[in-house]
Amino acid sequence: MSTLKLHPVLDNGFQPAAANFTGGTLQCLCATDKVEVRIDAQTLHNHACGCSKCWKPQNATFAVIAVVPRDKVSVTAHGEKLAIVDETATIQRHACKQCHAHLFGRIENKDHAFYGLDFVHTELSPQSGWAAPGFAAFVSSIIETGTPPAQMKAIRERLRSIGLEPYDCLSPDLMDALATHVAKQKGLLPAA
Ligand SMILES: N[C@@H](CCC(=O)N[C@@H](CS)C(=O)NCC(=O)O)C(=O)O
Ligand SMILES: [Zn+2]
Ligand SMILES: [Zn+2]
Repeated sequence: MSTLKLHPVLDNGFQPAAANFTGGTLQCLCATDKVEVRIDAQTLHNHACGCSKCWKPQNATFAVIAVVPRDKVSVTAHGEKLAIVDETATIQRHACKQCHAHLFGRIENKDHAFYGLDFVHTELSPQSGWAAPGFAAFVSSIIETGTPPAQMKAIRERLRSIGLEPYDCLSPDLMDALATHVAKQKGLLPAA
């Protein structure tokens, strides 16, 4: 068994998505008065993220995060405990002020390629059946939060061994989507 702690979902094994899964709830980590968010859809693009801004459970090196249309996300309990972590960030992460878990991240810039999608951590859900992680993003960024560079080779190998290709930004599909959006904004590609 590896001694590297990536994230509980990655270290303990994960199941493929349940067929016809249509969503569930997310709950913060507070013992009482939990913030609850309902998601009325299966998630897309679930992945590990090594960046310093995405929420991670204690002792985890990576976050595990997916997207879902923002109109499928609603706060159903204790929304008064939510606050935006960094108002200036592209992704406005709405976190519980008490336990610090991030319930959803939202892009408010209508010109952004991913406008309309919210970022969510389905490990905060009591339901099973959510989409499994499919790749690892911002892997080199884990150095910024203290991972020794000498461990990077082993970490990338471990990610590959559990089926997650490591990338140092987003996956090629998502990077292409971002660049396509920019080319359309510049009029270099047809808008439709
Ligand atoms: N190396 C930086 C990367 C941060 C970064 O660019 N994160 C990506 C992946 S979540 C992003 O899209 N950030 C936008 C944001 O945080 O608003 C870090 O670790 O802080
Ligand atoms: Zn909480
Ligand atoms: Zn991130």
